[in-house]
Amino acid sequence: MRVKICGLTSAEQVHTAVAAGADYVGFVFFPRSPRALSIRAARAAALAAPPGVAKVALTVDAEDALLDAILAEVPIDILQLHGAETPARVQAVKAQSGLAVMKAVGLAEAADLAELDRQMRVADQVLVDAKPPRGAARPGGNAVAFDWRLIAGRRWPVPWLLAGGLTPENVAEAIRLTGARQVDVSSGVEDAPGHKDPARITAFIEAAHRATRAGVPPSLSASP
Ligand SMILES: O=C(O)c1ccccc1NCC(=O)[C@H](O)[C@H](O)COP(=O)(O)O
Repeated sequence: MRVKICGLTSAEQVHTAVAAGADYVGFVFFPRSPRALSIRAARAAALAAPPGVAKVALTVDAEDALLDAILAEVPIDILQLHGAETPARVQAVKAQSGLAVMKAVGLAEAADLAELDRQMRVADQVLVDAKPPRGAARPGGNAVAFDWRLIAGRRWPVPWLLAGGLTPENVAEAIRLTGARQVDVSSGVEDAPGHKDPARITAFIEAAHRATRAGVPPSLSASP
C-alpha cells in the first residue's frame, strides 16, 4: 500500500506526513485552493522530503510558463494534472518536463470511464477522483467520494490511486471494494479546509495499511 497526502503547505507538515508513512507528498499550485502555496514555500516543503518519498506538484490546466517556474525552483518528481488536460497535453507535458505525469480523472457515472481509458493510454499513473460537485470552486479536494462500485473489479494497465472523500473511517471499505493499492487524501486528514491534522494523517495511513494486510486480491491492481 502506498499513500499520498495532498495539499501540504510547509516543511513541518511534510515531516509529519513522512513520519506517519506517506509515500507521496503533494503541493497544490492552484490559487483558489485553501491549500495553495507559493513556489518559494513549496521549495522549502519539498526539500523536507527524504529520498524515496515522491514530491508531487498539482496544477490545473497550467500553461508551460507556470510549470517551468515551478520546476526551476522546486525539486519535483511527478506532475499531477488536475484540470481538463487532454491526452495530447499530457503527452506534451511529459515530453517537455521529462517527468512522470499523474493525470486526475473525475468519475460520477459509468460514462466517465471512457475518459479514464483515454488518459491511461498516455499518463504514467492515473488518480481516480470524484467529479467536483456542480458549482464547486475547485476541481478536486472537495471531500466528495464517487460510487466505488464503478471501478470494482477493473483491470488496470497503469498504476493508479484512489482519491475523493477518503477518510481514516472509510478508507478500509474503499480499498476492499476497489482493490486499490494506492490511495490519496486531502480533506479527510484536515480539521478545517487547508489545515492538516497530524493525528488524522497517522490514522489514515494506519487504516490503509491495515486494510491491505487484511487482504485485497493483488490481481485487481497494477503494481505502482
Ligand atoms: O486540494 C485542492 O484544493 C485541489 C485544488 C484544485 C485541484 C485539485 C485539488 N486537490 C486534488 C487532490 O489531489 C485531492 O487529494 C483529491 O482531489 C482528493 O481530495 P479530497 O476529497 O479532499 O481528499
